[in-house]
Amino acid sequence: MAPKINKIVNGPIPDSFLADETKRLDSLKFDGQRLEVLDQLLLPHEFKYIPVNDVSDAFNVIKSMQVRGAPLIAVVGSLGLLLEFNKNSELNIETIREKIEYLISSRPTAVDLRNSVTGLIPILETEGITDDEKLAKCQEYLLNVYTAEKLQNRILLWNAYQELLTAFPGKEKFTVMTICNTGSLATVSWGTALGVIRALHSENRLNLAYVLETRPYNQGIRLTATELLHGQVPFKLITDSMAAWAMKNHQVDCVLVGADNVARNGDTANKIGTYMLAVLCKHHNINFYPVVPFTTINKNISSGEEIKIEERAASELLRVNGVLVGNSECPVWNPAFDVTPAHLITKILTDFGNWSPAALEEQIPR
Ligand SMILES: CSC[C@@H](O)[C@@H](O)C(=O)COP(=O)(O)O
Repeated sequence: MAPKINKIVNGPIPDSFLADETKRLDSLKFDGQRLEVLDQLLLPHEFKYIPVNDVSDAFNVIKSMQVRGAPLIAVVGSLGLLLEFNKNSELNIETIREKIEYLISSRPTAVDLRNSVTGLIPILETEGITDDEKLAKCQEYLLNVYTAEKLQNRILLWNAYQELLTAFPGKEKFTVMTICNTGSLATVSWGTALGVIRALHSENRLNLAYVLETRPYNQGIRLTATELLHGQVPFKLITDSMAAWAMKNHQVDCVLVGADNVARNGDTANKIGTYMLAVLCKHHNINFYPVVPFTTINKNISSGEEIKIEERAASELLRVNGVLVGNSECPVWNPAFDVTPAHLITKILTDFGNWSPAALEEQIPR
């Protein structure tokens, strides 16, 4: 992946913007030597951090969805690989390549992990330096995946916030809708779409957020609601099937969503149900914004047709918190993501500016 291209809209960002981090839940703890991640499968009933010591642990917590959310998956995968350097004396150029492929196979749709760990390949292929020098550069790179995420996130949220102020001149307070969890539990910072909602709230510009429960994995009710309660942000939880009715009966100004994979033409994969929201926005004339860090852009694909959609186990749909709610014999289709076509998107809000899908492509380095 080419280097990041920051573009700060209406900068500089004031120090006061999202300065108070006390009301944020931490998705992980990392002191440079030890990594612990919050087991999100236990939320909201139990807050338990579990250790991740190497690539195998990172793969397992990602695959099982103990950690999830595209940017967080990328950081945990990268730090898992970084920690492998401390304990695995067999690590060499070839085994690193294998571990990259292994990590990528943990969840196929979210591209952040692929973008992050494949950034090691140009280092591994650098000519004129020793293998030891390559390994040292790899470690530096992997640590930077973690530190860069925090910095980029602040720019992303500022840009998105500025776009809302511009798109709705004179509006004092916003009513918004969101799906899945795109907050601090999906990143190592404030989040993407939910981060914007946090920014609106901290600037005293949020009226209310409608939060979709997000079946079948319930990231809305389990994670987003937990984050918003913790941060004392005004919201109402609704089932996914209430979205159209909420749009019709309440003044929803815009829908803010995250993304797991954005093609060059702006087609955007995100949690299943996102496409439905975009179609509903079109019908109700509501602005629809994916909030997208540079790490979620897939420069290698020209349209959403090329995005592989993860299909998950039938049991995730048939069971709620382990309890069987349907007949276990039910035939099930359980795609975890869908793709919103670019023409339904008002603008894609990024840490390199805010772009109509048509304008996005020119901004993405080849
Ligand atoms: C900042 S998170 C963006 C996306 O990763 C998020 O919207 C999402 O779809 C998460 O899905 P999940 O299956 O919980 O990993």
